[in-house]
Amino acid sequence: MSMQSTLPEQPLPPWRRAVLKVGSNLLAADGGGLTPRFAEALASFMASSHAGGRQVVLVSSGAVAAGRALLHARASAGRDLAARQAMASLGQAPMIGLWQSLSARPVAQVLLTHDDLRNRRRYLNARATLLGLLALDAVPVVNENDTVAVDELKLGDNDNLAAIVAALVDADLLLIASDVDALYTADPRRDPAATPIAQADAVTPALMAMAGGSGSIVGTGGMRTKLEAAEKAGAAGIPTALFDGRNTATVQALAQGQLRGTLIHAPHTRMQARKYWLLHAPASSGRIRIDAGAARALSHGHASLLPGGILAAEGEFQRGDLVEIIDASERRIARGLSQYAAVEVRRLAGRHSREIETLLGYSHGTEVVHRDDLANMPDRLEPAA
Ligand SMILES: Nc1ncnc2c1ncn2[C@@H]1O[C@H](COP(=O)(O)OP(=O)(O)O)[C@@H](O)[C@H]1O
Ligand SMILES: N[C@@H](CCC(=O)OP(=O)(O)O)C(=O)O
Repeated sequence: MSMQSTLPEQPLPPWRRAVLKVGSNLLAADGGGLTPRFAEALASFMASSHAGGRQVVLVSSGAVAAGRALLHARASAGRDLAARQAMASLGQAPMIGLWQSLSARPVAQVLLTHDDLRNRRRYLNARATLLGLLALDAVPVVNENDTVAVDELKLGDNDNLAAIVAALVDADLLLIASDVDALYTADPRRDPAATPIAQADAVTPALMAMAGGSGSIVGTGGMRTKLEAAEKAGAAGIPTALFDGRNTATVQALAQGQLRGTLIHAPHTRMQARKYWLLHAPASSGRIRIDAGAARALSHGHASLLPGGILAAEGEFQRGDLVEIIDASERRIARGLSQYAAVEVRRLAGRHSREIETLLGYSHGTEVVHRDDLANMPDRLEPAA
């Protein structure tokens, strides 16, 4: 769709790591199989971002569209789940192939389901893999693992998946490229009087009411899922930018830090959102008891919890679980995500970080709870000395 709107250019929020979501409509833009037509400018944007020291995780749709084209299936065929899964399976490799053909750096396929991301251990492993790929200068390309997703486990669409991935990799921006240049006051395909919205402070019910579904056979959620994604990203402190990935000038402007599209601000900072989550999310039944020195270090707000300050691990918890951190007199000091399971913490208690590998035979890092994964109980926070 080519809309002529009167959107002003506005500065993108500063970012170092972004998730870029590219919808089926851009990759299967000619109504059939995949085409590089619009992917080229987006791949150039990723390359120039990388050259400028920034990292981009790509969340790409297009597998179903590619699979459908391979089967020469009619546009209306394969609406049911099993057929969609088969088409996605056929189309994953061509979709990855398209991105590889446009990228000088190696492209890595990452298929994820909702179930993977609900499970803390798999969530952490997915995070470690994605961050590892970025550190290797590879281009991670995430898509939903349609083959194993079943209705109740499905994220349902890659817009929501992109928001979850943005939180997973601690991105500071979610970029959604679609075939429409902004969020409009109504679906512009249906309502010619609809006008574009340049900015929103948050995703409100009024905003949600403006969003319609997808206008195409290959797209999934339309604007509704894009706003759901913006809401999820916002709750994690990440702003969302929606723009027209078909417009080369718009994509080139992004590389200059300028957005022609809709910017949806995040109502909290990234750190506020993270600390809030750590303080309020349901914790496991596990507790880590620490000595007075560690309690003092944590209360200053900048320290990680190292094995040396640990007295004991109580209850059972797994690597990645949220645990309570208490002192010798049962005072709740903090909450955090443990990098080690309770059985491992018991073996590490009181020992030096450099002994981890010898004691366990492997290491998940020198911290039992990293400071970014730790939130002090509000009444325990003391100003730094
Ligand atoms: N309020 C709205 N503003 C803009 N687009 C809307 C709105 N409501 C529905 N849409 C539709 O959402 C479509 C984009 O979503 P979708 O088809 O799922 O694309 P993608 O494949 O990029 O995810 C647009 O082409 C448009 O028809
Ligand atoms: N996993 C599917 C993605 C479905 C989807 O979310 O599509 P879209 O709304 O175009 O982003 C595929 O690769 O075709």
